[in-house]
Amino acid sequence: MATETEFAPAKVNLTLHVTGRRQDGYHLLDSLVVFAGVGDRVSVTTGEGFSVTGPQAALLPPSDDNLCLRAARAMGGGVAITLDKVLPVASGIGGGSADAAATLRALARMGRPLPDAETVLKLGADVPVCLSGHAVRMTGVGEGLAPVSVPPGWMVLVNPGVAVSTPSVFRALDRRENPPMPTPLPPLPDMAALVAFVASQRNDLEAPAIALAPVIADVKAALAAQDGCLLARMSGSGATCFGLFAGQASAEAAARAIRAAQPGWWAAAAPMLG
Ligand SMILES: C[C@](O)(CO)[C@H](O)COP(=O)(O)OP(=O)(O)OC[C@H]1O[C@@H](n2ccc(N)nc2=O)[C@H](O)[C@@H]1O
Ligand SMILES: Nc1ncnc2c1ncn2[C@@H]1O[C@H](COP(=O)(O)OP(=O)(O)OP(=O)(O)O)[C@@H](O)[C@H]1O
Repeated sequence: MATETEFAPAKVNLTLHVTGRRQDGYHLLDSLVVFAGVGDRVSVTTGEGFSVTGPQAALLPPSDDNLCLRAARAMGGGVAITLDKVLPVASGIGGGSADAAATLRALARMGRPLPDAETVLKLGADVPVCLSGHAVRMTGVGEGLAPVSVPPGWMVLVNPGVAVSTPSVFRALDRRENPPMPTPLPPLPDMAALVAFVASQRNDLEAPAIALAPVIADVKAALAAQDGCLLARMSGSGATCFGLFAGQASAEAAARAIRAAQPGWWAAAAPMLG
C-alpha cells in the first residue's frame, strides 16, 4: 500500500476580530486567513503506530490525543502515521489543526470519505480553514469560509519559544463584542493594498496575549525593525508573529538576522500561499 504524504502549511491570521460569544463559550470571529509555505508533513500508510520526527518533535511527545490520531479515527482509523513536526507547538499558526487537516486529506486520497462538516469542526476550530487550504475570510467560530484573492508576497514567521494557551488568551479578553471587518472586503490586488487593509484592521487577541506573554511585543518589534518589513502583527492567539515582505530576498535576510540576534527563537521566511 502506498504512503500518502501531505503538507500541513502554517495558518496565519492576517486579521482576527472577535465579534461576539456563543452560549457554549466559543467566540465568534471574523478573520482574514492565509497560509505560508512552511509547515509540517504528515505521512499515512496502512498499519498501526504513530511517531513524531523533525525539529520540533521533542516538544510533542506522541500521544493518543494528537490531532493526527483524532483526525484518523474520525475516518475509521487503522493507519500508521508519521508526523514531521516543523512548526512550533501551541503557537497561533494552527500546527495541530494543520496536521489534522493534512491527515484527513491523506486518508481521502486513500479513498476514504471525508467526515461531515460538524465532525471536522469538532476536531478544532481551525481545522475547516486548514482543510480548505486557501486564503479565506473565516467567520462563525471557524466554520464560515469565503474565498479571498490575495496577491503574491512573502512572510517571516517568528516564535519566541513560549507556548501560549488559546483558551487562556480568549479568557483574558477585555471586550468580546468588537466590530467585524468591512463587507465586502476591499480588492487586494497587490501587497500595497493588502498591507494598507491589514494595517486598518486588528487582531483582538494581541493585547491579551501580550499581557500573558510580554515577549510577544519584543517579537513584533524585532520583525518591524527589519529592512523591507511592511507590517508586523501577531497570528491567532500567539505567540507567533508575522511580518509581511514584498520579496524573497528581504524576507530571508530578515529571518536570518532574527535567528542570529535571538538564537532561542524560531524564525522562517516563506511565500504567502493564496
Ligand atoms: C484563535 C484561532 O487560532 C483563530 O484562527 C482559532 O480560533 C483557534 O482554533 P483551535 O486552536 O483549533 O481551537 P480549538 O482547539 O477548537 O479550541 C481551543 C479553545 O479556544 C477557545 N476558542 C476557540 C475557537 C473559537 N472560535 N472560540 C474560542 O473561544 C475555546 O476556549 C476552546 O476551548
Ligand atoms: N499534531 C499536533 N501538533 C501540535 N499540537 C498538537 C498536535 N496534536 C495535539 N496537539 C496539542 O494541541 C495544543 C495546541 O497546539 P497547536 O500547535 O495546534 O496550537 P496553535 O498553533 O495555537 O493553534 P491555533 O492557531 O489553531 O490556536 C498543543 O498544546 C498540543 O498539546
